[in-house]
Amino acid sequence: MALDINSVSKKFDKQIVLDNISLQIPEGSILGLLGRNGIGKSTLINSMIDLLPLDSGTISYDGKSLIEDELEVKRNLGIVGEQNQLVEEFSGINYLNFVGELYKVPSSELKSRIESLVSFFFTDKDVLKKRISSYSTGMKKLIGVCAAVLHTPKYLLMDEPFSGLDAVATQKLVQFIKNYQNGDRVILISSHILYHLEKVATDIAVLNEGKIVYHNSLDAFTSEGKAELDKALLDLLVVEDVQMDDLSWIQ
Ligand SMILES: Nc1ncnc2c1ncn2[C@@H]1O[C@H](COP(=O)(O)OP(=O)(O)OP(=O)(O)O)[C@@H](O)[C@H]1O
Repeated sequence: MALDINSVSKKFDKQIVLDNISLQIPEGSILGLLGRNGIGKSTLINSMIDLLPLDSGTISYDGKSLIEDELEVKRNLGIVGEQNQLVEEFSGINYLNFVGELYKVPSSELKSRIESLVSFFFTDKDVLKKRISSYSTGMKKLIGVCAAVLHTPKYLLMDEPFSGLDAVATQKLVQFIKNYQNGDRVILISSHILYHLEKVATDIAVLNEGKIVYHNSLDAFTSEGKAELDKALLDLLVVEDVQMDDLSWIQ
């Protein structure tokens, strides 16, 4: 299996966040990772990129682990973090060049890749000459997306990629993700914005109380498109009707 998460556990002090989780993701998938706030989606993604050490279990990419075959795996890995980890002192253009050089994208190729990404995602290209620290939240997110794909990684992991994006940028990102998936790649997206996720995901995994409680196709999850993704999720998580009695004071 292309991406193999095998018996992974992680706790913070006594709080068990990932409890012996296994998840196999084949090439061609765009997996939507769902779950309530604070349930462990970012913890799982951060463990997948070795930002957080696991307590037990293994994560492998084409049979290779990020710990034992670091460079080889990193060459095939692109990450859009929930908190953009950008070097904000750089201008957007300089940052993208820096990342591309880090990944050893040939310089002629790098120039045209940056130009085409920037033209696609940004209306005002001149803004890319300014320091990233002056960018809006959405612009930082878009720079993060551009940086993550410059080396055309096989594995693209995106933690809340739609957050902070306006309607136009969101539509572009949806279009971009669909086109990025060429059948040989694995894309994992954690998102609460189900309306957009529904447009790209081929499969859905739901994390709850430390476990993967659902993993199947998007169609199966929404009963072949008969239900909305958020309705299907609420049904699965059995969310009780919210009682507002204690909040009568807000009136
Ligand atoms: N470095 C850390 N130290 C201690 N606890 C942590 C750490 N990182 C995450 N946690 C805890 O682990 C739990 C899962 O957090 P995580 O950020 O993975 O959730 P999430 O599903 O991504 O949430 P959200 O959808 O709100 O972004 C939370 O209770 C959080 O407080």
